[in-house]
Amino acid sequence: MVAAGSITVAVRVRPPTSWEGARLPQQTYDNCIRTDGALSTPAKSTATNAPLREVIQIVDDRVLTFDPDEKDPSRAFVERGFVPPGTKRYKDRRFIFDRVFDYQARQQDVYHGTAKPLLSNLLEGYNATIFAYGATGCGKTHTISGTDADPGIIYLTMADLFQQIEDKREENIIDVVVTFLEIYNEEIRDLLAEPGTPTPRGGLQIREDKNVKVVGLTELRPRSADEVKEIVLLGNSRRTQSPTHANETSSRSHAVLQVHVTQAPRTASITEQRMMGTLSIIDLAGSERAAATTNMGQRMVEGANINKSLLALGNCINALCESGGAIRHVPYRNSKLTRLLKFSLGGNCKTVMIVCIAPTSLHFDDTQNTLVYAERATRIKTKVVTRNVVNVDRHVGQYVEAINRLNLEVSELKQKVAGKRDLEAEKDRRKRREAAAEVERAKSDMQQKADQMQPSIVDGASCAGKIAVAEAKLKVIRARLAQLDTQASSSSALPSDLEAERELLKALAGPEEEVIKAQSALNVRVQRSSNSSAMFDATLRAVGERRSDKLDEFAVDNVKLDARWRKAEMERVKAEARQEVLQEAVTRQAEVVVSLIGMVSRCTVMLGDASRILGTAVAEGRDGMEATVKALSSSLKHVAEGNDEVFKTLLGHSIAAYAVGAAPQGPSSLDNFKGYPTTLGIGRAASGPIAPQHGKPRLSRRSSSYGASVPSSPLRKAHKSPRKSLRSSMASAALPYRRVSDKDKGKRKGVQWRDEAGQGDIDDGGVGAVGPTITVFSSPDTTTIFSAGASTVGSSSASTSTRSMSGLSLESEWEDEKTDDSLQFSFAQPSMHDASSSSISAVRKRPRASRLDPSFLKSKSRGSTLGSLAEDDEDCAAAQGSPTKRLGPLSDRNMNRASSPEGSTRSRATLG
Ligand SMILES: Nc1ncnc2c1ncn2[C@@H]1O[C@H](COP(=O)(O)OP(=O)(O)OP(=O)(O)O)[C@@H](O)[C@H]1O
Repeated sequence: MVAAGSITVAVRVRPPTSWEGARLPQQTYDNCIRTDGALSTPAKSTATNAPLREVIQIVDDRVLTFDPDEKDPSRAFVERGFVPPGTKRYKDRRFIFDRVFDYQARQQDVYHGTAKPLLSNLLEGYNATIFAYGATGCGKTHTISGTDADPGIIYLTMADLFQQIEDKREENIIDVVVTFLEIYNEEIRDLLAEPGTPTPRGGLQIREDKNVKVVGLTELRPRSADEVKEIVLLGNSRRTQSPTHANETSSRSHAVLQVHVTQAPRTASITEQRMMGTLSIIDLAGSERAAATTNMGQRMVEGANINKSLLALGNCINALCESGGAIRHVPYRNSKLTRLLKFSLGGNCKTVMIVCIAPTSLHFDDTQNTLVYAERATRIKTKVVTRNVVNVDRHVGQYVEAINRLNLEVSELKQKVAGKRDLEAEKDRRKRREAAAEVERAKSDMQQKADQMQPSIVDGASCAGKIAVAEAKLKVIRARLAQLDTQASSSSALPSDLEAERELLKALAGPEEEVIKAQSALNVRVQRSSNSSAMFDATLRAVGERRSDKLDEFAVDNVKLDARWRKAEMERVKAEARQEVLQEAVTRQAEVVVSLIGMVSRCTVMLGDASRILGTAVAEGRDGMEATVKALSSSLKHVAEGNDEVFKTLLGHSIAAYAVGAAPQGPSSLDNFKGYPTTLGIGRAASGPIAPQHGKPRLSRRSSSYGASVPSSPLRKAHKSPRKSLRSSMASAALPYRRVSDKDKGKRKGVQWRDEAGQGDIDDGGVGAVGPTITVFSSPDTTTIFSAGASTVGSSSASTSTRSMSGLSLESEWEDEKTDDSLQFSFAQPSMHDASSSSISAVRKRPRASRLDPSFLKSKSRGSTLGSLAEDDEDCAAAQGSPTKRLGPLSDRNMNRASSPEGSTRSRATLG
């Protein structure tokens, strides 16, 4: 129940039309000095000859002033001319309404302030009426219907109504019926009747019961606000409109849209309680003063009818106002309009009257009348408004209908429940899909980052590997340099060979030191890589910790696992890159080592041969000596050059560049030769244990003098010993050489030997060495035995293949440093080699073939590795077309042939 009260009256001021706007005074800003001395620029309208002025001044949202007073007398004079004293120049009348909307108010504002509060009443079963009243052209149709782009109260109300109906549909069956009619010249016309249908368009009758009803109206059941909008647009297009002087599209009829809302609860009972509410939205035709119009003919008749009905409405309003609660006759029956609005004005209804007015003096009188009319309406006292609730007793037949409806409802609900289940399942599926998509997104983010960062990270790992290699090399080089430095500091100057070695090592250390510098290009790349790595880790962390509504626990674990896998994968790739670099370095180093081993071993053999040739030459006498020495000198020179080239190829540096320090007259490096470094304190170079050789006696540790790591090696002693350097050099350069240590003195000692040609044992027979003894055994058929020092060399345990030194009568002997260094060679063989003929065939007793001798090499070509070299050389010689064009004793020995083709070419120079 809504308490008794009054109808709500709201005033809306339309904006000036463009025509009016052009005739209104423009606002100007006059500068003036205010009394407080400040410069003021108040805005004011200039009282020029503008034909129109604004007659409405909005005070606040409920109050307006009609024809406000002009405070400026000069302007007042200009506007109104002379006014006798005592007369009021301006109406300056203040009106108070329930709401006042200025011309800036939007349709929404008007809707919220007027129609919206009625909606809830309507759905609770109350009647409600909204009607727009005003002079022609003041904005009634605009307010009620609006345009497609800017819909008015009808559309906005319907949109809200259908929304609220939707919310209530679960519990109620709600029926919405719409009718649309016009009252034109006191005739009721159906605006929704389609042409050609039996429904009569005009001449409809009003039936009054508890309610007012127009019989025979087309009833439409829209299901949305848009459908209502279409209905209204359709009806408006059928509404009688004509252009008048005041309005191009002046409505010449009153249009009434009625929305009947009936609600019944879905739960069935013996009596059904129905709620009915009717919302009437009325767009009245504009009032017009006949005197002010130039309308003639039909327009004049229309105008008269409009005015008649509006007058009847006014009279009803007056009667309702004046009654003051007393029962007084209200002349509703004077017009169709008032008959229709009977219950809206004085009955069981909540009513809102929207009064539209124009803002300018052009509609001065109309506006004034309208405002007076509206003000009177505010005084209408309405009755207590009650709900339209009907209790309908059901007939038996209705039960069947109710049962059917309930069955329908049950099946609908079943469907809904099933649908809900489906919905749940679908929801689950959707969630899973979203989670999977989210996981994919996370994975792809990580993949993208991995793709982005991997090249830099891998590059960093490679660089780190290279730096590690450089550090390892440097460690070894520095260790050796430290040894040399210690040696240099203990003696006044290093021998030239060690000096050259030191310089070479320094040169080799240079680039490695550059590499490990903090600012080196490699280190910069390592730094860059570690930044990339950090970024990659951060991305993995961020993605792994990413939280989202879409991610369930399983998905989060999935992402985390993927992140861990990617990290591990990146580590693997990094390790691979590093390993690759290290492997390359090891391979490279192995190549260098192999090349150098080859070179050194062949040089060693070559030195042995050179020594033997020299010995033979000495035995031959002075003539042979000179030629041999010359040839040897030339050969050694070529060999040295070849070696240099190999050095350059392998290490990028030539030893020759650093060996120039030795003065031609100075002590020879041969004399100063201190042996080879055995260990640099960093372990044996070989990466694995030395495998014993099958079928051959295993060399004792002492005899494996090549093993650089054997600390007790006699070779180590050799370069500590002040004994003759040549002996040392021979001992350290040739594998089978063995020095009998002091410990062995007095004992019968068995010495194992091995070289390319064979192996065997030497027994010193327990004679004991007087001095250091170096005994060299070579291949059985070409045995050469050097006995250094006064030693007696016993027969070899493999005596069939070895001969004692005395048996061969080939001996080299020198004193130790306590005596004058002298080199004594006694050669049993009268002639070893003739340098000019390069042949050893002249030897009386078949001598051991020199490894430098092509015939030896040829003879060994099948079984010996060295033979293969000789074969190569021979082939080359043959290729040169002359076997007789044999080179000098060492000239066919290219020590570096395998590694350096250039060196090979160079070494082919002829002797002499
Ligand atoms: N608030 C407003 N904002 C903008 N334009 C408006 C407004 N009110 C009215 N108009 C415009 O003024 C003109 C007249 O309005 P409308 O047709 O609504 O007047 P009316 O009161 O319905 O006239 P009639 O009684 O002759 O049918 C129309 O062009 C309309 O667009």
